Formats: sequence, C-alpha cells, structure tokens
Amino acid sequence: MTAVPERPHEPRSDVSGGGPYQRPVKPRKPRPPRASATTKNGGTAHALPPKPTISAAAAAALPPRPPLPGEVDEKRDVVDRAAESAALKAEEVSMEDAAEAVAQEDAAEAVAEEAAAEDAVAHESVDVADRTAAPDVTEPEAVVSASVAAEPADREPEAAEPSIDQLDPVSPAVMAEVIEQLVEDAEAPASAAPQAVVVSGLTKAFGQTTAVAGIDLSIPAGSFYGLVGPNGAGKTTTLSMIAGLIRPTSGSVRIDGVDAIAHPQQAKRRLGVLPDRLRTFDRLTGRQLLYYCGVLRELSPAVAESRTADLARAFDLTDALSRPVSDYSAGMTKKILLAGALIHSPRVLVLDEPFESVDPVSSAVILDILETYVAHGGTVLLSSHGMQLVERVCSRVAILVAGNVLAEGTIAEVRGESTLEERFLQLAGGLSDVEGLEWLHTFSD
Ligand SMILES: Nc1ncnc2c1ncn2[C@@H]1O[C@H](COP(=O)(O)OP(=O)(O)OP(=O)(O)O)[C@@H](O)[C@H]1O
Repeated sequence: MTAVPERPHEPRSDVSGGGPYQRPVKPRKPRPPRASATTKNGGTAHALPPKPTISAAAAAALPPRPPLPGEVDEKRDVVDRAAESAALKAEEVSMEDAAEAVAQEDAAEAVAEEAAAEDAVAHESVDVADRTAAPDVTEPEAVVSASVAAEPADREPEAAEPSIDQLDPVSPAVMAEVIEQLVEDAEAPASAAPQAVVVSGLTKAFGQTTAVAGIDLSIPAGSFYGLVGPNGAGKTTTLSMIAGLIRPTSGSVRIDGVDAIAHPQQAKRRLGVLPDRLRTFDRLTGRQLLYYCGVLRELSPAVAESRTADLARAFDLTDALSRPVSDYSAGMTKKILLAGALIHSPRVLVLDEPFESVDPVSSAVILDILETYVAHGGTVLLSSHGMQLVERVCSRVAILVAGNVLAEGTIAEVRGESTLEERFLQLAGGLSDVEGLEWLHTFSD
C-alpha cells in the first residue's frame, strides 16, 4: 500500500476574509463531457479531462511536485521506466488514500467556488466540483486526477505521450524503491546460457558396485563437452543414464529442459546416441539400418533415404551400404551407428567413444561434422580416452574417477598449468605399480 503525501489545506479565511487570496483571472472554459474507460485493474473509470481547469489558488493549496528521479543523476531511460512504474504504482494506492486525495480536491473546489461566488458569474462552472460529485471518484484513477490537479498552472499543453515533467507525482519513498529495483535489474548479469543436459545427484549401483556416485553435471547448449576417466570410472554408465538406456538408481536427468526420467520419449526425441557396445540390428544392411533409424525418428521415407545417402557419402560408407552391418569392421560399425545417431538432426548427441577404432581420415571427417554441428547450436557430449583430442576440440571437460567428478570446467580451468593428460594422471592416481612382473623378462622358450 502506498501512502499519498499529506497535502496542507488552504484555510478558507484566507479566501473569504480579505487575506492574501487573489481571485484568479484565468477565464474558465465549459467542462468537456466525461468519457468512461476501463482501468488497468479492471474497474471502470472516467477518463481524465484533457486539462484540469482549476484556479491558481486551488493549485497553490496543494504541495509542489516531489523531486523527479532525474535529479539523482540516474540514466534517462531508467528514469523514464521508473516514472512509468511509479505512475502505475500510484494507481494502486488504497481507497483511503484516494479518499484523502478527494478531500484535498474538496478544499480546492471550495476555494474555487468561493471565488466564483464573489465574482457572481453564474454561468461559470467549477470543473472540479463536477468531478468530485462523480460516483467513481474513489477509483484508483481518481488519485491520478487529484495529482494532475496539483500540476502548476503554467504546465505545457498535454501531449498524447506525457513527458517526464508531466508525470504524476508519487511518494519519494515509492520512487526510490522503484528506482532501486530497476537499477538492480539493470546491473544483474545476463541470464545464464541454456543448458542442454543437466544431471543432479545421478547415481547407479549394480548390486554392491556403485558405478556412478551421485554426480552433478551441467552441459551448456552449443558446447563440445568431454567426459574422461580411467577404465571402470563410470563414463559409459553415466552416458547410458543420460541417453535413457539404463535407469538411474537415483538422481535426475534433464535434456533440453525435459525431465528424461518422467518423460523419456520426449527426451529421446532430442537425443542422438552412439552407445558404447556396438550392439545393433546387424542383420540389416547399412542402408536398411539408416533408413529405419530415420523413420523410427519420424522422418518421412523420402527424407530418410536422402539423408542415408548424404551420411554414407560423408562417412565413406556408400560402397558398404548394401552389405549387412555384421560384416563391417569395428570402425565401419562405429561410423554407421554414428550416422544413425545424426540422421534425425537431434539437439544433443551423446557419443560413447566415437573415435575408438576409427581411422585418422574418418576421425577427421567425423570431427569436422561434429564441429560444424556444434557451431550451429548442437551439443556434443562424448567420452574419450584421447586426452589430446578432448583438449583440442572440447570447450569443457569433466574428469570422472570411481564414479565421482573430481574436476570439471573449461579445459583451461581443469588442466591449469599442466596438460590435460598430466592433470588426468594426477587425479586418476598416476601410473600403477609395475613391480612383480620381472618374470615377464624371462622368456619361456
Ligand atoms: N551391467 C553391469 N553390471 C554390473 N556392473 C556393471 C555393469 N555395467 C558397468 N558395471 C560396473 O560399473 C563400473 C563402471 O563401468 P563403466 O562401463 O561405466 O566404466 P567406463 O568408465 O565406461 O569404463 P571404460 O573406460 O573401460 O569403458 C565398473 O566397475 C563396471 O564393472
């Protein structure tokens, strides 16, 4: 609730008893008919007259405007917004405040009537008197009316868009509060970048084995994110939970804002997945496999066929498309499955060891495809044992050891003064003890 500043009342004796009161000389105009309008808070209120007609004495009976925010050296646009907000706040003042404002208007009206009686000008009407008699005078708009009445007589003519000088006065305390909030908003950092994948407290236990021990990860949209760790650290388990291939023991996974556990189908629509173990429908030919990957992801048959040809060309698999996938090499199988993960152009790619077994030429092609995909807003989350590759292509990395995230951040943050590999070795426990293998040097033949 906002208090309207108290306004001193002009004693009537000043007007009628030969005091300093001077009768206004400004000619009064007939009052224009009132129009009805709907207020912002749903009530019906009369629109303000274009310019209130009030005597100079009545105006003098009301206090001067409070200082405007521009006087405290705020930025002009902040001030404009503050003034607008303050005007809105002024509409929200209570009924008592409105009544008080009306009482002040009454005083102004009495002054004007007194002057009119003295003048014996019967045809002159005092505009404010009519307004006070209006039944909706306690509507919030009425407060604004009273405020307008307090404007100095030499104000510029009202424009369609009021200038800052024409805005209604509000309490300095309210104004200060609004300004403070606006300045806070202006200084607040831009909202954080959207996250493609967010996992919280993610845990997976296989019997007595805790593969993933309650990890938190946030993967920004449009980033190339690396998950590294020694064998058995929990990388595949983590990626499998994110991809919806296995159910977490506890914790949550959100894909592009979708709760992947509550709404797995919606989440999976946004994902392209290259699983670790290359289990697939390997009795199908490469062409059939890609076609079915496409139509299962709701592509039309024509689009699925066309993209199959594009991907086969990119991955150098065109000649192999007619052969059963069971006949493919490990690297070829990896590539056809990667093509299958890409065919529906998902927002997020979850790739478990995408470069494992892939020759350098194909690796370069895959990298090129993925970097372009990320440059266009896609997100890649991959696991890899290739520290140099991760260091080169990823923007962020997490080091997972024994189911826990031991380091996470940008590549520079995680590696510090060392290389990523050195940092990895420090966190993963360094080189294992090779003592006890002397027998290996005594050849059996
Ligand atoms: N289906 C399963 N049943 C039982 N234990 C499992 C299963 N899958 C994984 N584990 C165990 O969970 C732990 C993490 O395995 P995971 O495959 O996630 O590790 P990883 O980091 O991917 O290892 P690598 O680098 O060797 O692929 C291991 O101890 C593993 O034995």
